[in-house]
Amino acid sequence: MHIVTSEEMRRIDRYAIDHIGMPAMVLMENAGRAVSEEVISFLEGRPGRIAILTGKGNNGGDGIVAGRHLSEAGYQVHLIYAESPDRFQGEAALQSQIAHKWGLPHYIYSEQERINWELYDAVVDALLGTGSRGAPRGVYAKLIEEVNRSGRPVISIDIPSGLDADTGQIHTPCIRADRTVALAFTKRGLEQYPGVRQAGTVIVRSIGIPQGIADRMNVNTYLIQEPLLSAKLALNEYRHRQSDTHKGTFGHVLVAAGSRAMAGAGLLSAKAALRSGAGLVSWALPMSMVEPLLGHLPEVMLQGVADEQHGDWRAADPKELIAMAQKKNAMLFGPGTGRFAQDDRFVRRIWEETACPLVIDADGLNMIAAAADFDSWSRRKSPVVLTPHPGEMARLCGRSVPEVQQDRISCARNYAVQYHVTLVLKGARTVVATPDGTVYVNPTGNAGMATGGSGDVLAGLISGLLAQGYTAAQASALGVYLHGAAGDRAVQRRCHSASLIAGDIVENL
Ligand SMILES: NC(=O)C1=CN([C@@H]2O[C@H](COP(=O)(O)OP(=O)(O)OC[C@H]3O[C@@H](n4cnc5c(N)ncnc54)[C@H](O)[C@@H]3O)[C@@H](O)[C@H]2O)[C@H](O)CC1
Ligand SMILES: [K+]
Repeated sequence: MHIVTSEEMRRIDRYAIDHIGMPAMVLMENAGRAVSEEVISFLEGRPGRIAILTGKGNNGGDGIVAGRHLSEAGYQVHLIYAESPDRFQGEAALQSQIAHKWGLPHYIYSEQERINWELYDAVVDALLGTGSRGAPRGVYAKLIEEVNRSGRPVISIDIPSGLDADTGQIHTPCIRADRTVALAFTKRGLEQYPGVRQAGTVIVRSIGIPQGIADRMNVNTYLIQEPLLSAKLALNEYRHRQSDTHKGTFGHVLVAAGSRAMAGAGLLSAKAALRSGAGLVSWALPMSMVEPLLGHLPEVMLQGVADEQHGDWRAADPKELIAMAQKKNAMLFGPGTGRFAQDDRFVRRIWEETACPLVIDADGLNMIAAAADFDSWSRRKSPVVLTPHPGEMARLCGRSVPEVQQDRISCARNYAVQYHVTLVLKGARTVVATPDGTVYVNPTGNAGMATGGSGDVLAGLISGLLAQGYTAAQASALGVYLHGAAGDRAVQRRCHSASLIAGDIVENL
């Protein structure tokens, strides 16, 4: 499913009206009717009284139409205008005239007369939609504050009023909705935090605009869902293995990870690589660690690198890893390796002198961030996947964590395009950005996954998928989706997200 910005939605809307010939009033009628159906389903068919908070733009127009349909369905509806309908624009003005002749009760909000919110079983937020700019002003702000204090259930039309539709940042004030009915397409702001929380359950309803227009308008941001994985990412084949196969068919992964202080990072990523379906996994780690780890993960092959008995990577020669990477189908570098002197040169040699697809995570990312000459590293022929959390991303792009989080989609996309990598920006609603600027947002996963080792599992999983021949985009999008789904399944089994540990994610892959 496509995810749009307000500007993309405006262009799609214009195209539907000007080129396809869908009258704007028809789109608004469809929108309002869809909203009324969602309100009825929210109230589970119980009769009730409904306040529709109506702004002067098209979002308000949608609200008026919803009010008409709800009234027709037997609900008691009050239109509460944020400002006089004389000031309403375009279709919203027409809708208010129709509603008045139709006999829909309405009044204009005034700060002097307090609304008795107790009267209402639900409130429809039709104040501001994708045409909203900046923080809600004047009466709009007052109404939003009042509704949020009222404790009444709220259904927002298109976006919660006060939400930045493009980034998911929230202005003060911003409606806290129980449900949001997104029209035609979901919006970026509904799919990124804190907007996700503010929107409640998001339901996307068609309003008669063909989905294909989004491609025509070059919308290249998607929500990862099963149909997208099978169609757009062509992963139909994933679940089918021919019966006459052998382990050589599914690739050989080299996991370079772990050290004395962080052996678990290597264990988790190697195990996840195995669980991804890769045929063979070799795990490179400091030589003195090999002996104690023998038997801990019998399915992987252990390969020691020089460590002068330190149990870390400072004495390792990149040549050792480069030799091991030959004939491998993918390589993961970084989880639990720690940092060491001149490690930026170490990772540069891995980057430039290995031929297989490469995943870099954790310490490996900090090594890149520390490399003053990163811009001059030669471009790899096979793909690179970087898997930073927001802190690592901030170091990679030389910004602060709040700056990264402010607009995660743009941040990930810009970096992926500039450095020609596939970038997986982790955190709730992980963002996958590819070198051509396509972005995939992942809806699976839960707060329990904010636990040590969770990222090591993801990195191992993506490297294992790459080894099986998936492209970087496929492996990353499928990897984050499965990782989150495994975490969700683990929480169901454990009954509470707080108890989730990274090992549970691997076990549920
Ligand atoms: N998806 C579609 O194809 C359709 C969507 N519809 C709905 O239309 C809105 C967008 O409508 P638009 O008229 O462009 O903007 P708004 O309704 O969001 O209102 C903007 C209105 O409010 C004023 N304003 C802007 N910012 C602020 C602010 N911060 N505080 C106070 N007032 C503000 C501004 O002057 C504008 O006049 C979309 O979300 C859908 O709900 C169509 O109905 C059907 C087709
Ligand atoms: K709204």
